[in-house]
Amino acid sequence: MKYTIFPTEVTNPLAVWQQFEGSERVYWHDTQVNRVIVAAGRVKRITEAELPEYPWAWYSQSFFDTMNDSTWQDMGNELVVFTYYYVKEEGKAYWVTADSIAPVITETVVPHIKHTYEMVTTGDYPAWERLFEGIQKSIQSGEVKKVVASRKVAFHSDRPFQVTSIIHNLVEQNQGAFIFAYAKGEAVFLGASPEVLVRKRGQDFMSYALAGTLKKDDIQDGGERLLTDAKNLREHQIVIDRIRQTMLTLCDKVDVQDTHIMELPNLYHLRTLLYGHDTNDSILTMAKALHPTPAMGGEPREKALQVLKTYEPYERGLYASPVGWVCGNTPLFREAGDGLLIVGIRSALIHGQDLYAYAGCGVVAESDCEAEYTETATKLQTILKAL
Ligand SMILES: C=C(O[C@@H]1C=C(C(=O)O)C=C[C@H]1O)C(=O)O
Repeated sequence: MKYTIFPTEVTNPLAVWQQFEGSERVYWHDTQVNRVIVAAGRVKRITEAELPEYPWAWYSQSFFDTMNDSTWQDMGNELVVFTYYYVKEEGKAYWVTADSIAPVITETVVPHIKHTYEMVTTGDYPAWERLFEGIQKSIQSGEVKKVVASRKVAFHSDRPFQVTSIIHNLVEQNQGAFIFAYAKGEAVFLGASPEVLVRKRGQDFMSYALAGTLKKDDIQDGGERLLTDAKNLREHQIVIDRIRQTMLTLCDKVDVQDTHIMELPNLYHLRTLLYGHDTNDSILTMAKALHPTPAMGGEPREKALQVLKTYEPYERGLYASPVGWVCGNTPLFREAGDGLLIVGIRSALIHGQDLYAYAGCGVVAESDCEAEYTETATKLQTILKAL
């Protein structure tokens, strides 16, 4: 397929997103490098072999192999290519499009809405206790060391949630995170994730071990306490070890960097970057090997997933799953096969006036049920503050 590059004066990516209302589309803002991609107009689902014929493909993969909940609208488990890609980086904007002319965008003022909504989930804490106890039982029996428990909390607004306004707030409020929104049919899955599952540049892979959390409070120590907290360090080490071992199945050598604090607006995480060199495998092969890491699923993986299937009372869909871009023939920016996949956390699924927000946390033997519940409430703030 032939794509043409047109420089454009359009400066507001949200105006692009807004104008393609009703179309299958993606909004992506990597605030670490300040690169925005807005894609719209599905061409088709492609295979990896077809990648060089397209500039970028959007990849998403459901958390579990199967997805039965229809609210997810067949989202995920495919590489999708689009007709229009609007790209903005280093102050320059371009269209990369399969059309012979660039779309005309009206740069209207992006609505800034304060939603009025109520929480409609009931019986949430007792359900959390059952999940927590189920996990603790599996830990005590020696089946698992760690399981990432999560909650799905439903909210209803007095009018449809205004996605453009929410994305705008997510970008403003989450410097350092990856802001994403994927609209298909009546559904929009969006969030501000701080976590890279895998990045590929040339033949180099990078992954984040991100686990261990501290809510910001009055003690101004930049989260340094986390670096000496035994429970959080143990949770974190489980993630490092598993990512390292998985990367070693595809890479000759894996370099584990020092653990440091990642600061987010309302909390701190322990983060360790892992690098590997691999001449043969694609980013999707690496992503499939890594997902879900013990930061999203648990350890050992299959047993932890079984525990989640037994005790977690809802379908995860794309929550905590790989989402992101794989580059095809994009001479302007990157090598074919490069890409960046994050995990879809600090996220929500929106259907008109209904919003389902997701948040999870790692549970190990030393975990306290109420403290972990509070941690999920802190993580839910990423979405709630943007409403
Ligand atoms: C699962 C989530 O977060 C993950 C769990 C963390 C933890 O248990 O400390 C930290 C970061 C994430 O890897 C979530 O936000 O939903």
